[in-house]
Amino acid sequence: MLTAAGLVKRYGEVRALDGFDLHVEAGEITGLIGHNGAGKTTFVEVVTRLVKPDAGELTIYGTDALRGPRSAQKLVGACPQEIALYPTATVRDNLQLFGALTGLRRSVRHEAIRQLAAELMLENVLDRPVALISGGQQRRTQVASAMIGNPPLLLLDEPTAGADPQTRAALLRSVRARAEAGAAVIYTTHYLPELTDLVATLAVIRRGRVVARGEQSSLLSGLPSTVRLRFGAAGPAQLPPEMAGRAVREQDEWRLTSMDPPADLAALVVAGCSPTFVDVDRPDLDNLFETLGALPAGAEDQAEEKAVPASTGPSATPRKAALSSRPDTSTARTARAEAREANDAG
Ligand SMILES: Nc1ncnc2c1ncn2[C@@H]1O[C@H](COP(=O)(O)OP(=O)(O)OP(=O)(O)O)[C@@H](O)[C@H]1O
Repeated sequence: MLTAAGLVKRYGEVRALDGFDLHVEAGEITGLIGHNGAGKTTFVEVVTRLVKPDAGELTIYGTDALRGPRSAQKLVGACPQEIALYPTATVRDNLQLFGALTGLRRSVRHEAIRQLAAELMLENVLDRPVALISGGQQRRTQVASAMIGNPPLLLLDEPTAGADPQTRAALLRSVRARAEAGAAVIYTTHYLPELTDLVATLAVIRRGRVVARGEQSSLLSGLPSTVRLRFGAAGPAQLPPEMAGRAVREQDEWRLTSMDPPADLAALVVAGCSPTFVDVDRPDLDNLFETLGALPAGAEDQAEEKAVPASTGPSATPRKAALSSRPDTSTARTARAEAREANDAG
């Protein structure tokens, strides 16, 4: 179980986190969604203690995760956006190491690796060096390194990026199984149908803060449907006045924005405008993202040119990161890790 309250992280004028609040229960999968640069990875980095926030509180299963003992990190299994494994060591040796770091005894590790390899389709590559397996296999190894030891909090930052459908299905099955076993899961993705498959609750992030939170059905119920209507040859020149501001005519079809399609259809019939064709497009997660999470077109370009405070403008686009729930164990180093160190030093 995780509770973040009022987290703030500034990089110069950019507020990567700007009053970030989130509560995730044990057994819950929460999908973090938001535009590039919204602050998702920064939040994951704060939880894994790779980044120190400027303000705010974070508790993980009741432990102060910002100021408490580093051993609290054993509660967290994290899969970074970029591969952070020992490239010359085998898949098995990497998993042995991550297992040991979580405190798993040697005898238990062997069985845990066997199970994870079967679950994540890694059996055939267990004894190959990470550098010599495919990108998809590396990503599954990274996910396995987060899951080994069954940590009660899993942070998965775009774990299915670049995965083929079979790999994606295996990863999602594994994530669901961890949540069913009681883990709290925080899952970031830009591929929204995954969150439907996972029956995840959603946290929509915009400019460093959570702007919408809840079950998919309740968030979607706040969005309108689009009703496509066609009428016979003698169709109406206008729809009834109460729909005028919500309807657009496109050739022989009307598109009506509606919070209550049955009520609008009934009103049309009462007004003597019976449609000959009706099709209702219900809102989906893409619509939710466009409505709540996305920045206006062009905003990201502006952000790259000039970072402005989050309250008045967009944040800059991100650099991708290497991060790990177990700092100092990875040989993988990226621009973001170096930038972070430079920042800390400065
Ligand atoms: N080390 C850093 N130094 C300076 N700015 C940073 C650093 N890390 C992140 N930022 C900035 O903080 C903001 C949030 O970035 P973050 O990577 O958390 O976004 P994100 O939501 O994970 O994006 P994406 O979906 O592209 O992965 C961005 O404006 C980014 O440029």
